[in-house]
Amino acid sequence: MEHRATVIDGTRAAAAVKEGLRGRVEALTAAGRRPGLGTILVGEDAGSQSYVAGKHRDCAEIGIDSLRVQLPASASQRDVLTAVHSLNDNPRCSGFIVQLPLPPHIDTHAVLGAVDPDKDADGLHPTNLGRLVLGQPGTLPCTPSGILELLRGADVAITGSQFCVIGCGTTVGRPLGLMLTRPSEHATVTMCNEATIDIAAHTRVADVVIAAAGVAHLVQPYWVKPGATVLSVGITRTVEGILGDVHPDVEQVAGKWSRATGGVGPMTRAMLLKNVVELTERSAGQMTSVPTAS
Ligand SMILES: Nc1nc2c(c(=O)[nH]1)N[C@@H](CN(C=O)c1ccc(C(=O)N[C@@H](CCC(=O)O)C(=O)O)cc1)CN2
Repeated sequence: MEHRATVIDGTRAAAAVKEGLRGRVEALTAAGRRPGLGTILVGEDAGSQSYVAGKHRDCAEIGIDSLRVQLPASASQRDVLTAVHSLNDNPRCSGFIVQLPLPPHIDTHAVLGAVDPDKDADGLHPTNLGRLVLGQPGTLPCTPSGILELLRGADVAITGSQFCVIGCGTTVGRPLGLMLTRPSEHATVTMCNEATIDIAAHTRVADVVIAAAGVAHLVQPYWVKPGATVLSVGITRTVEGILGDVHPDVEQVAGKWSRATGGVGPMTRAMLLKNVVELTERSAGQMTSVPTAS
């Protein structure tokens, strides 16, 4: 009989995360500290519009307030920075994200660096990435957090396992490598990039393969050790639909896998909500710990 890997269901895992956050949102709201997510979207990219819409739908589902800033693709650097400063200063906004990618004429580093690190719901501010490098508490990037939650929920061993991460981008691969090698995870990680001579030589010995390169069907069945776990993260939009970085036939070799849709994507969104709730709880804690004047 044909082997089929167990599917790691991100939609179901995300629903459980959201359900777990509902009570925390209610408690914060009852205390007059309703969490609020802000988003800044620049331009009309269909994918980005749909991701941002999904983020606000998720917020409505569990009672988080929404603040949406939409700017045209022609917006200047100054326009985008003004939007960032307005959310930094808005008390209704507990945390916000700048949807990526930004148009090429915008300096992404300058924009992300202008976000108040205490409102950085994406964990992409240099202070939060620096905290991750140093092992200090801070907000973590959503997709790597979602990947770790998915693996834990699917009982995939992390400590001591050999990981192969393909792609070293700022939102997924690079922070994921840092998170997997923290003392709390202690995984062994090989990071592959477009200059890696023979990526398959690295994936074939990995217990867990995470494909986040944005190259359609890059990971072929013969690249995978039988029984390994494979997560398809990167996507390519084509006229035929969405293609993941992992070829669907990998299902016949892997032990567990997550598909291009319904896997890591929904968990990315769930982790964003978790970050917003945590930022709100942190700022509420700071408010109650401020000494009162006597
Ligand atoms: N500021 C950020 N920008 C981007 C991030 C990010 O984490 N922060 N990651 C990606 C896009 N992304 C979140 O913004 C994201 C991608 C995919 C999904 C998702 O739920 N996908 C669905 C499929 C829907 C589709 O693609 O049509 C799924 O996997 O089932 C959510 C969020 C880049 N930008």
